[in-house]
Amino acid sequence: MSKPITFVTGNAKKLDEVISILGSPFTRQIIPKKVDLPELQGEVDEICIKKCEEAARHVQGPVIVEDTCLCFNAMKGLPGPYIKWFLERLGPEGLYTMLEGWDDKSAQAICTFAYAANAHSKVILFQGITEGHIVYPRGPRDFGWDPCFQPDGYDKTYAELANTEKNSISHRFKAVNKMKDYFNNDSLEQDS
Ligand SMILES: O=P(O)(O)OP(=O)(O)OP(=O)(O)OC[C@H]1O[C@@H](n2cnc3c(O)ncnc32)[C@H](O)[C@@H]1O
Ligand SMILES: [Mg+2]
Repeated sequence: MSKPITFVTGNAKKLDEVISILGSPFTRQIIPKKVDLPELQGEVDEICIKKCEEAARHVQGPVIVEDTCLCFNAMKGLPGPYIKWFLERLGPEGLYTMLEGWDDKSAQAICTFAYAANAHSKVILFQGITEGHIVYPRGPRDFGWDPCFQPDGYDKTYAELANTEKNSISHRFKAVNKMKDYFNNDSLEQDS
């Protein structure tokens, strides 16, 4: 029987979505652990790898972490991994206002999971991207920048979509599915 995997995150909404996207059956038991890990600056992959290494040191066993970016194409990918701080200071309205000077309102929501079997093993990444546009905020305010992100092909923001609908097209859904495939197919000879 494989060891359970600890999902280290300080964000309860992320955890809810991951649990509902994973559904059952999943080959590994997931144990949530609430730690707000320090996040180094850098490119997305690098941030995730460091965050995962830090989590693995904390937990001393198999861990996953996740990092979410919101990248404005007009700004060549910024705020990207720094979206949390922009959102905290400016709110969803402020994110919309940031793009006032640009015609291009397109954006990418990027979710990257990082998995390490233990503190010494190589970190493996799983990434999902959903394309969309930054719009004036609409819908409930319960999760981050959801009110100002409208996925392409929809006339609703993430916040206006039913949870099940967001979870069937989101950046997180795509990344979780890649991770699921890995654990279902490729990880047989991994940590057990
Ligand atoms: O402990 P961790 O897992 O790092 O949780 P966090 O809240 O710090 O999350 P991030 O570092 O990944 O920062 C991403 C920011 O984007 C927000 N966010 C993440 N996923 C989102 C989603 O699907 N929809 C809207 N906002 C989201 C989140 O609340 C943060 O403000
Ligand atoms: Mg964080």
